[in-house]
Parts: sequence; structure tokens; C-alpha cells
Amino acid sequence: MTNQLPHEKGFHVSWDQLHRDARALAWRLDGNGPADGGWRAVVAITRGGMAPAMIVARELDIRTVDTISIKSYNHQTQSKPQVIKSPDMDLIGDGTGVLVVDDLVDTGRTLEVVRQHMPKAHIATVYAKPQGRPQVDSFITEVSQDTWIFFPWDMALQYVEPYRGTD
Ligand SMILES: O=P(O)(O)OC[C@H]1O[C@H](OP(=O)(O)OP(=O)(O)O)[C@H](O)[C@@H]1O
Ligand SMILES: Nc1nc2[nH]cnc2c(=O)[nH]1
Ligand SMILES: [Mg+2]
Repeated sequence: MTNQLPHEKGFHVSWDQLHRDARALAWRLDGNGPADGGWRAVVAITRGGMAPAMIVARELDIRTVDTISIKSYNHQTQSKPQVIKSPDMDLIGDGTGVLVVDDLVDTGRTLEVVRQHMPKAHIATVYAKPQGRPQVDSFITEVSQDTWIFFPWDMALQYVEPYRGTD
């Protein structure tokens, strides 16, 4: 299963922007956990969910953090999501009170796999594309389906030619 649709646009996210957006996500989630106990753990979908999950856990003062590692893409080429590492299921149970955090939802296939593992967890991403929106419970910013999101860990500062060029 592959998705080779071209990504016409690029959305470039700086560390500063990611920090602001992940904080906004945390503030949106604050107080929305189950009435009897609130959020009891954060699960990061590695690797992209790790930085946002750390920021959410810090804002909401959640110290129990686990990971589920799912690989779906090699650069911009999608394949069937593979679970490379599962979380501690004794801790997670059916997912009640668990906040699952990822950087983005695109087609939603990664989150379909997560839902099978933790049906009652709350799934939150910082960014969302329209096709994946039904799979996500909370997100901050939507971008169009033909946009590729570039994260700060995939970029570097580099020289740019002046607009007028030089002799
Ligand atoms: O909604 P989908 O179409 O399934 O795509 C979203 C997933 O793709 C990316 O992960 P990737 O597989 O690139 O692994 P990584 O997080 O280790 O970079 C991204 O971090 C999401 O987890
Ligand atoms: N970095 C990045 N990874 C993705 N995985 C699926 N969609 C995207 C995207 O737009 N950006
Ligand atoms: Mg990922």
C-alpha cells in the first residue's frame, strides 16, 4: 500500500513554532481527561511525537510517559504502518486516561493502528490534514492534503541568495 500523491506545498515549522503549537495543544487538553482522575499517562508515537509529547507532558505535569514506535514513511513514500515497539500494556490497559501524542496526522493510517492497540485513549496531534482528521480527537493547526510539513529536526539553516542577486 503506497501513497505517492505529489505534495505541492511546503509548510516549514521552526522549533519556536513547534513549541508554541505543542503548548497550545497541551492547554487545550488541560482538564479534558476522564472526570475520575484526569490524564494518567502520555504515550508518544515515535519518533515524530516525542518532542511534542515531552512538551505536553511538561505542561500538564504528567510524569508517566511511554512510547509506541510506528514506521509508516521513508522520506515522503508511504507504506503499511509497522509497529516496531509497543508500550507497556499493563500500564496502558484499554487506554482510558491516556493521552497519545503525535506530530501530525496525514492519511490517518498510523492512528488506525494506534486505535487498535488503545481503543479508549485520547489521540492528539499538533498538525492535521483533512484525510486524517476523523482519526484524531484534538489538534491545533490544519494544513491542506497536498502540503508536506517539514519539522525542525529535518531542516538546517542555510545561505540564501539575495533577491536581486550579486555580480
Ligand atoms: O497519518 P499517516 O499518513 O499515517 O502519517 C503520519 C505519520 O507519519 C509520520 O511518521 P513516520 O512514519 O514518518 O515516522 P517518524 O515519526 O519516525 O518520522 C508522522 O510522524 C506520523 O506519525
Ligand atoms: N515530516 C512529515 N512527515 C509526514 N508523514 C506523513 N505526512 C507527513 C508530512 O507532511 N511531514
Ligand atoms: Mg511518526
